[in-house]
Amino acid sequence: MVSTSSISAVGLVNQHGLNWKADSSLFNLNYLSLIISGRNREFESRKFHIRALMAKPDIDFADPKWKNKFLESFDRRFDLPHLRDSLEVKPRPTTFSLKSRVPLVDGNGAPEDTWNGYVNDDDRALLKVIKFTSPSSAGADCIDPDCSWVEQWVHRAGPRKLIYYEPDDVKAAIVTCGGLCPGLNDLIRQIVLTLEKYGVKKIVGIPFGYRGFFEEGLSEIPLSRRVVENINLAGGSLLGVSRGGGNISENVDSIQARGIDILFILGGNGTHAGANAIHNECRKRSMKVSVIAVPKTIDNDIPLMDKTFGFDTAVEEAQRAINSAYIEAHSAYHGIGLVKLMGRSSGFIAMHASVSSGQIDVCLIPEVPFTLEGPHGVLQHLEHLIRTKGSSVVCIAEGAGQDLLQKSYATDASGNVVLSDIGVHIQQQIRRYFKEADFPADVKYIDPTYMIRACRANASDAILCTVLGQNAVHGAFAGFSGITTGICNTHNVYLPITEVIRTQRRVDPNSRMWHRCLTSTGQPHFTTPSSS
Ligand SMILES: Nc1ncnc2c1ncn2[C@@H]1O[C@H](COP(=O)(O)OP(=O)(O)O)[C@@H](O)[C@H]1O
Ligand SMILES: O=P(O)(O)OC[C@H]1O[C@](O)(COP(=O)(O)O)[C@@H](O)[C@@H]1O
Ligand SMILES: [Mg+2]
Repeated sequence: MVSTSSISAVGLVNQHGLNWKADSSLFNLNYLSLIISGRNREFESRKFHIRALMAKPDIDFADPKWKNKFLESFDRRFDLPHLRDSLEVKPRPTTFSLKSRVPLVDGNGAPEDTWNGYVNDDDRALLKVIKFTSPSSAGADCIDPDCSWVEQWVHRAGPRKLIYYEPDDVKAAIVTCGGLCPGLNDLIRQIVLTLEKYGVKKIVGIPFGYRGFFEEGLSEIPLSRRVVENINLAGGSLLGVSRGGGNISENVDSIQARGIDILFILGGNGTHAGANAIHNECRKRSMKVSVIAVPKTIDNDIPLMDKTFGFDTAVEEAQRAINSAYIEAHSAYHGIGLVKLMGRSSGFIAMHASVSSGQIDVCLIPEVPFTLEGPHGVLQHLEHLIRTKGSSVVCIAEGAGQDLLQKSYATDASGNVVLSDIGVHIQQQIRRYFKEADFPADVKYIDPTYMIRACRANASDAILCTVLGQNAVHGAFAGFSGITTGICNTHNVYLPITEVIRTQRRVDPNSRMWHRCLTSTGQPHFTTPSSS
């Protein structure tokens, strides 16, 4: 049990022939990640133990004070960067009150002193709430090999009594980056409404992501309650989105030239890396600018958070595709339905959509390797399903089974790897397999990905966007910068951006949810016995 985490992890990795490599491709961060090959699935539970230890490097568990030291370092890591860290800034009483008596049209009047609707800077929420007994418990996320209980507190989100901007003087801007995601318009709307509640009058949208900061001919979009009133009724982003264009210095020049005081950046992991770099550059230039990010990713791949907005809608919308695939498969003679869902490297949409539909026989995700051929492969299982129940439905995440395809090596404008189409490949392989077996099968392939992403948010995501949008504005007025906001264990919190770009959230094959998915589909392990 006595170990320095990184050393023990490397030892285990080598002992079992796992591939240990420095991966700097994700988010351009030079963090270490374990890449587990399909041959080593017997070490899955150890892998997650290793991963847990790896996230907390340099702890000497032999030191009786290791827990205190860990907590000190945790508090430092999760401390929220603030304007006052590097600038002489003075707070003033907030202009945000839900008890003010002045009508909304002209901003706010003085709040009543007695109102208790504010969050104290020392309020905290617990990041982890399960006490695991052993690293082998399903989904265990332990710090030390004994899985000691360590309370990890993060900062509560919400309006503060003191604010660091004069709302009358503030120019606030919103930018939406990366791919689309249901809820972007709800979020833009909520940010604008909340800014106006503080009394901000200059609010603009930057068009087409970071590109809007430098591309000639793209002008700011003036925003107000009137402009955003109904935008939540449609999907997409009122401001437009784009990939690429992340020259930090140019972007900050543009922020400076435009006189932006508060910048809301909505996007995924790449966008967050950019937002953090912009925040750092603003500090370097001693600019009084608050950079507040809000996680936007349909893939749900941002760590530490219960879920990101748009994910729920995606799962719900995927039901329509799955149901169509089921009907087609069920109505055909030896029908096989195949649905591909988004998820570049995380299979959350595919897993949740499969569980929720109850119509999926095989769910394939990037985190769980599988073989197509052989007695334990997917194809033979499909034949078994056709023979026993007449039809079958497969749900596959876009990032699954990439090892079965030729690598394209192409990247998009943001540097993300362009994936080869696993859906088309599997469809071809199913056709080939059944033809060779001289066994009739009718395959119908549905790829609803962009139809899902362009949807408007469902009710649950609309609520989440409302909370996130309001908290983003409260965070800015509270003087924070370089933070993001999300929901942890049902509580709304602020996190330093640095902590959410450290790694990527992926489905844990040892988690209860994946086990529930397997129980529900009834699928076997699609690997040969030597590798499973
Ligand atoms: N490491 C990075 N540093 C700075 N900007 C980045 C970084 N990665 C991506 N970006 C920028 O963030 C924006 C969105 O990134 P992208 O990966 O396309 O989407 P997402 O934010 O959803 O992951 C793009 O404009 C891209 O240029
Ligand atoms: O075709 P595009 O716009 O590049 O987007 C495809 C990608 O968008 C995603 O939804 C993720 O988008 P983000 O990077 O914006 O989070 C992936 O699931 C998918 O691979
Ligand atoms: Mg991304």
